[in-house]
Amino acid sequence: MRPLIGISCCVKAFGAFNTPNHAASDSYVRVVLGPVGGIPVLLPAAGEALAPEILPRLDGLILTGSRSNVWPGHYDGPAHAEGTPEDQQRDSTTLPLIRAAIQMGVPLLAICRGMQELNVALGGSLDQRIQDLPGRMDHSTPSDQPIPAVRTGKAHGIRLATQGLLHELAGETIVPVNSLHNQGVQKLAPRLDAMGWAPDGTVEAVKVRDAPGFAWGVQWHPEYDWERDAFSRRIFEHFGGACVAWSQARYARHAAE
Ligand SMILES: N[C@@H](CCC(=O)NCCCC(=O)O)C(=O)O
Repeated sequence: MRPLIGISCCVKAFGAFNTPNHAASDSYVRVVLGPVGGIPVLLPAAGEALAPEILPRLDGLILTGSRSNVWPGHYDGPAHAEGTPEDQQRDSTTLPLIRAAIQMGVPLLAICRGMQELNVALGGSLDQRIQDLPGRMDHSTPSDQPIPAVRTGKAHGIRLATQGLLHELAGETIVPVNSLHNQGVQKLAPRLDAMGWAPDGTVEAVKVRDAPGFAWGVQWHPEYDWERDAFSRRIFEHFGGACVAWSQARYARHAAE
């Protein structure tokens, strides 16, 4: 049986009546069916009650990217600039979900907004517009390039910590990645260790120190180019292996009951 992989949804208004929907990009469904080797399960932004009910039935969790941003009230940050997209229904679902998954040991891969949620859920904070900070790069989606090219293109290199599995998966210390974000880690949560940095010092990869299971976050989007990029594919394959191991242990626990 393939492992069941929860995929976080955003709340977005669209359709004939422009009413709220719970949605996730097809990129996450495809990567779970592909190199992760699992069965995707879309998780609605149903609030904190979701975690205790769904996590015992999942073998892994992907926190997805999104144009929306974590509400600053969750990290005592300043209010967003007018017009900055937020999704508080998603925040109220993912932040407790992340904490519960880490406590249980459910494998977790947090991507872009998901990595920002991981940092906030564990007590960190965010810079809201990195490009406005002195000495920092513009990590956001270039407006003069077609989105597909931005998603599958490489925007900058990141330097990986030479000790650790992410460096092993990359096979080198500097790897090129795409970049589609305005926000980033300001204060790293106490339980997170940085595993990779952009040239301007922006944290690009983290892991949860002493987590019982796989618990990584990446600021870039490996789900867009895993079919071309071996490093991206290996991240998902490794995450999938952790989910298979969790699934086998979960079934063994049920069998022993
Ligand atoms: N909104 C946050 C997180 C950025 C993010 O997840 N980007 C993915 C956008 C989806 C896409 O266009 O592919 C930030 O701006 O930092």
